Amino acid sequence: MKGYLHLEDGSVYTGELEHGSTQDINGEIVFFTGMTGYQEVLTDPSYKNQIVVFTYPLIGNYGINITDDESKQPQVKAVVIYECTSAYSHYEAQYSFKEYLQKWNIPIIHHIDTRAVVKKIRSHGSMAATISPTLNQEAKPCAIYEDGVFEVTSSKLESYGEGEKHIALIDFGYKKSILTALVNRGCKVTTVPLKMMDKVAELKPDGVLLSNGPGDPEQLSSYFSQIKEIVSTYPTIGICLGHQLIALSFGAKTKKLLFGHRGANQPVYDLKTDKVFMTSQNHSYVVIGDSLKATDLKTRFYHINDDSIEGLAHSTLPIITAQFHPEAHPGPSDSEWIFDEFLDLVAATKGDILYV
Ligand SMILES: NC(=O)CC[C@H](N)C(=O)O
Repeated sequence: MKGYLHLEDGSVYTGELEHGSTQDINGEIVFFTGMTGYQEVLTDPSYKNQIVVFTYPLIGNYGINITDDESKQPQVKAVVIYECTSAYSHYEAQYSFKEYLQKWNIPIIHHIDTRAVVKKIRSHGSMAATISPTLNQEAKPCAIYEDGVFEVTSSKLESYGEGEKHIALIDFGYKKSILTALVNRGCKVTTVPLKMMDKVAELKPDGVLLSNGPGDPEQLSSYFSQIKEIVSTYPTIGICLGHQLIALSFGAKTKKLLFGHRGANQPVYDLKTDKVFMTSQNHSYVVIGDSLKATDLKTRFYHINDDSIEGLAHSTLPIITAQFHPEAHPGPSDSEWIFDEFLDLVAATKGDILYV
């Protein structure tokens, strides 16, 4: 049936809606530029409450398999695409794109002029949107920018892997690939729900990883002092939201980019090695460079396209952070070595008395 994409600025785009319900769907609209990787995007908890526009014009051609999920279910609020194919072909595929999202009751609006929508988002910024089965002149798009982490964090401690190094993975909505990257490097990993961060000391970890997650990092301001204490006590790596939370907990500030970075070929410069590498990214917020002056955090990585901060290092503590996704999935694994660098920090400090 016909469907309509209403944006917060009043513009309306017409397409075909695949959704059983007649209810309006609201969310923040953002766009992802990778040519592949739709399954990982759908299931990445950082996309909670967001409506994702895929810029690649043909989506679904390799179907959906049972191994590439980044969490237990799709997390996006809805998807906006040009052509949605059910004619998939891949030896591992189990469902079509459409079957999978229908199973979870997630709307797809297709045959939308995605190029026009993305141009609009690039000039006006990520904004609220409504997907509606009616050309509803009264549509008032709204979006949730907070609370997402509380919806996706786990509810109990869980343990994975059997290695000698024990890493506490603080779960703000972690991607499975982050856990896998640690387990594959011989770590025992305990995932710690947001509300159980006070259990970290009891676990006696050798290192801590602060995960990715949805929404505005400021939503977690009541946890900043607890986060600062944890990351000042153990060798730490922060990824995406985790990176932002480390910066905020040391007193730096974040801001929202006009339309964010979501894709698989985002170039990042490493000031330490003087090298550029391609990264997978999915974020709206960035750390404000000037706000780092009052902290002991220093810029380690920045984005080649817009000079925004892409990662930090602490001048005295073993803390490294990445705004990009070294675990990839989707996208290049060129920056996976950051996990090795983190584990070197862990090895170098293993058994030492804490820093605080
Ligand atoms: N992938 C993430 O962790 C995203 C971080 C944060 N929600 C942002 O959009 O900037």
